[in-house]
Amino acid sequence: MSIQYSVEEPLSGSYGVADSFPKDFGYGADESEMDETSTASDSKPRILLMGMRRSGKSSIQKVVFHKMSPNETLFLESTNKIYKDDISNSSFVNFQIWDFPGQVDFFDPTFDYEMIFRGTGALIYVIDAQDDYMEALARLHVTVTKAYKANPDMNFEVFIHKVDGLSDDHKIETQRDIHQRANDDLADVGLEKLHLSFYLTSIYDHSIFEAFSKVVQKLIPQLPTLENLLNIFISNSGIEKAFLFDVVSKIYIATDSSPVDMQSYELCCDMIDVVIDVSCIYSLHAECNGTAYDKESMAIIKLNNTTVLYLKEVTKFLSLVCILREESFERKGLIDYNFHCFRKAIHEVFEVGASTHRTFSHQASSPNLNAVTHNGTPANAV
Ligand SMILES: Nc1nc2c(ncn2[C@@H]2O[C@H](COP(=O)(O)OP(=O)(O)OP(=O)(O)O)[C@@H](O)[C@H]2O)c(=O)[nH]1
Repeated sequence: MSIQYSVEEPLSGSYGVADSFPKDFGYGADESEMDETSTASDSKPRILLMGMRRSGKSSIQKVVFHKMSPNETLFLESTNKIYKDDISNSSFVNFQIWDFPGQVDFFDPTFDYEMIFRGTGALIYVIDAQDDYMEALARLHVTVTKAYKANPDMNFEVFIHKVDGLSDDHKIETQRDIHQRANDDLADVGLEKLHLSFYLTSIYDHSIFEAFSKVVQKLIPQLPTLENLLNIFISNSGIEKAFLFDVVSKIYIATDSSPVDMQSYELCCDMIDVVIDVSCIYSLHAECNGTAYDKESMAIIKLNNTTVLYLKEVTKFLSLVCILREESFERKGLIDYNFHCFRKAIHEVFEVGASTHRTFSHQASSPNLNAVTHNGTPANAV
């Protein structure tokens, strides 16, 4: 089968990751602005998915952004030209995801890789951990060295994928081996500065969502501000952990600074699924297109181990999911008041972002978060 490297639409301009925050963080009024011309959508920063044939690139994209069930990916056809997926109309993640067909031939004259790499925020290289990965490593080396020359600012992410088939020991050993070989190859050509990040991933569990979350977080200029706001919110509300989720993809775009444990993340992901599914079933609209999540979306789930999960809408695409103890939930009024301040602050963050994004300003904004502390006194925030 022939591989075609030309993309369907013309590309223009050069880009910075500051473009990555969403223009539309609210409802209604900005709706029309979102449907920009295709040229404008091309100017969105890109995340590239590259790797050998059958390594799992299309499956990752379909599972994370299109809610395909992992088993259905068994029937995916091989990609034979670059597939550009603009997910920004349904998601906070205002990027284009480009899925490449198998390994890229850098000598193909129809493939203008320099131009493609120049507008890229992150390159994800997928390695099939269940297969012999020597050739994949050689291709990884060629790909990242070419990409680094064209755009040294991009992030290089390596997904050691399909690890569901490996034992825990084997996973660690594979990661160590791939890490060592890839970095040795770079050191041999004097590219020690090129930093590769490694993730163990599988579409059969939440690891792929976690890894994608980290990739996306690195591209959000407002991340430190969001983390700061979350820290203030949870410490003043008696909450143990809070995630700011992109609802459609279940990527968390920020969390407070306490360590993330996989189980908590999975619980919160499951909660989003439950909320969307139940909303779809009981939605007043016949079709559930985009109506399952709105300003009214809110859910409380009490687990039988005195833990409470609390979900609330923040923006059109984002929701806050908190984990807290039942005792803390008794002060729901306080939590709700603090949430109100938090939500307002988040809107301010993105309003500032939207008004400055043309100037590529990376400075974190300082919104007011007049949260109330646990005992009811106002806390000076940020
Ligand atoms: N066990 C396992 N299989 C996976 C995983 N991800 C993808 N696969 C399988 O890998 C096969 C290839 O997946 P694709 O997504 O088509 O691979 P691709 O890299 O897009 O392939 P090309 O389009 O040919 O470049 C499919 O049968 C998937 O079901 C995973 O995490 N674990």
